[in-house]
Amino acid sequence: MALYHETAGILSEPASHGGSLKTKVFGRKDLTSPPAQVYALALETCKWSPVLKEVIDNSQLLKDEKKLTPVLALLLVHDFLLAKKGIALPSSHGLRLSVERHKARIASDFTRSRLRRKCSTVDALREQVELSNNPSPVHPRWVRVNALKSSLQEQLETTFASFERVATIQEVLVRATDRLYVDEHIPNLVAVSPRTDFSKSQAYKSGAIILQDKASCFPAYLLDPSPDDGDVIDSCAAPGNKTTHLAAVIYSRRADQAGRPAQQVIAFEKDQTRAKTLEKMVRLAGSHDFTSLNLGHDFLRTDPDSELYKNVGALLLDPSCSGSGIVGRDDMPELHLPGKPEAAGKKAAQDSRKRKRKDPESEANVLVDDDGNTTVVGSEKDLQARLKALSSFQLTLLLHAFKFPSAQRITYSTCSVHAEENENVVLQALRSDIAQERGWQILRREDQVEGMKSWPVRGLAENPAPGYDKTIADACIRAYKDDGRGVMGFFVAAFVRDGAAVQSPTSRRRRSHMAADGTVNDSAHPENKADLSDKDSDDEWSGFDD
Ligand SMILES: C[S@@+](CC[C@H](N)C(=O)[O-])C[C@H]1O[C@@H](n2cnc3c(N)ncnc32)[C@H](O)[C@@H]1O
Repeated sequence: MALYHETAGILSEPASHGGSLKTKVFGRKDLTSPPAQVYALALETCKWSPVLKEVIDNSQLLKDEKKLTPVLALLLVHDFLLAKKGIALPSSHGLRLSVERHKARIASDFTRSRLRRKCSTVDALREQVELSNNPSPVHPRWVRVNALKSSLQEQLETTFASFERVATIQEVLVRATDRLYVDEHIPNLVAVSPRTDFSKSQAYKSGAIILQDKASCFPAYLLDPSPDDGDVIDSCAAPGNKTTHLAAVIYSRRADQAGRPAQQVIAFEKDQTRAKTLEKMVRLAGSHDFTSLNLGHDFLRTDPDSELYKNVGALLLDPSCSGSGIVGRDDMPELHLPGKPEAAGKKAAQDSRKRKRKDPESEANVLVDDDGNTTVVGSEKDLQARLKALSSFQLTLLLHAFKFPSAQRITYSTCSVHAEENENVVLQALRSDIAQERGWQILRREDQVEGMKSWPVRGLAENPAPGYDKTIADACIRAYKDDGRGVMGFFVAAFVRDGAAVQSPTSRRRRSHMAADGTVNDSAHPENKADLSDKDSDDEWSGFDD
């Protein structure tokens, strides 16, 4: 019932407050309507608002219905004209009647608006509205070909058979569909137009392709686990993009190309709900028979010296962070308001002022981290406090990883742009007692896997913290969301022990063998709480996008 009033409240807030629409909706603690429904209604209404404004103005709805505010009118007319089930209110509800009383006029003005835009059908108009809301996208849709189920060549010949191959990301972005760029840094990765819809694609539904931002592919690729590196831990795994990427890398490099890999991926996910998504994703990606899932398990509670982890040679750490690099966080779509007769306009302004007085949180910025948790950040001080708490957790996680006795390689990544969560965590980790004791060092740029070595965007050039130098800055890898490279904001660095990375792959393998007691345990992980082989394989796949 409150859906329309609550959505109108959010859309009436000043654009400068509370960040993106997503932040505004999901950051509210006082919504009685499902936030996802509020978000969808608000977003769609914004997109359609140039058309709806015209319809409302031409039909003179606001003149006849004095109780309607311009925003409420947009929301109601949106649902009346475009929602499958119409206005989500009982047929006798006053708000619904205020629109439906004028249905003939509204419908004919909608037809006129459509024809004025030269669209013969509502679907054609829908397409035009989508296009006009995203006139020049800067982020392509990145598609990782899942080596467990397919190959780049196979996908080029099937899913992308009709796509024209182009040499730059920009060429992908200028046309609506059917252009494809094969990435130069990450193997098995392609970029297509963000408007490409894969929801009906067989390759997507079967897990042969996975939608994953390029930068999100950096950690598994940089970790570069070889067949003899032993088991690999993913400490913070859900929804599973990096877990399944790790599995694909391991699978492609397995010693016995006829069988499954001898090494395991051991994944931890603390959050029970997110763990279910991880489980689905691992199954769909086809890596369940060599991925041990510790669903609902806190990685920090593992005992690194346990027998269970004696073969762990590499760890991927992708902990919760502020999510400040995530694409789309800043976006607040434009709302075109219909004209309002003078008196009612004053009332709407008064209503809006009342709402704000009642809700002090609407004056603050809301930070939504990459797990979807929200924190009200009213000032720079609040932000610093949040970053301090996050970075303290991130450092704890990294130091815990340093303790695994056979570990030789670790990657640490965030989708944050803040140095506090990135270079500063790396520096503190390098200076820690455990790093000195166990010989952990940064993996220098020159020792990184080819595509990461050649990636041009590196750590911050300057950092006031003592010990930060050019080698460390160059070893750190960054990505920015608006620099034309078409990626999200991201950070990753890798650690190695005792110069392991500067040795040849063969000697690296020998070291790992020694560290892992010369054995590779390929049996099911004893801590595995999910017997995946017994699960129904027909789980519905809803897809994951970074
Ligand atoms: C940034 S997300 C991971 C994204 C994931 N690596 C991917 O690429 O799909 C961080 C995840 O770590 C989980 N997490 C946070 N602390 C954890 C801990 N101590 N142990 C295990 N999981 C943890 C969170 O619940 C969240 O799902």
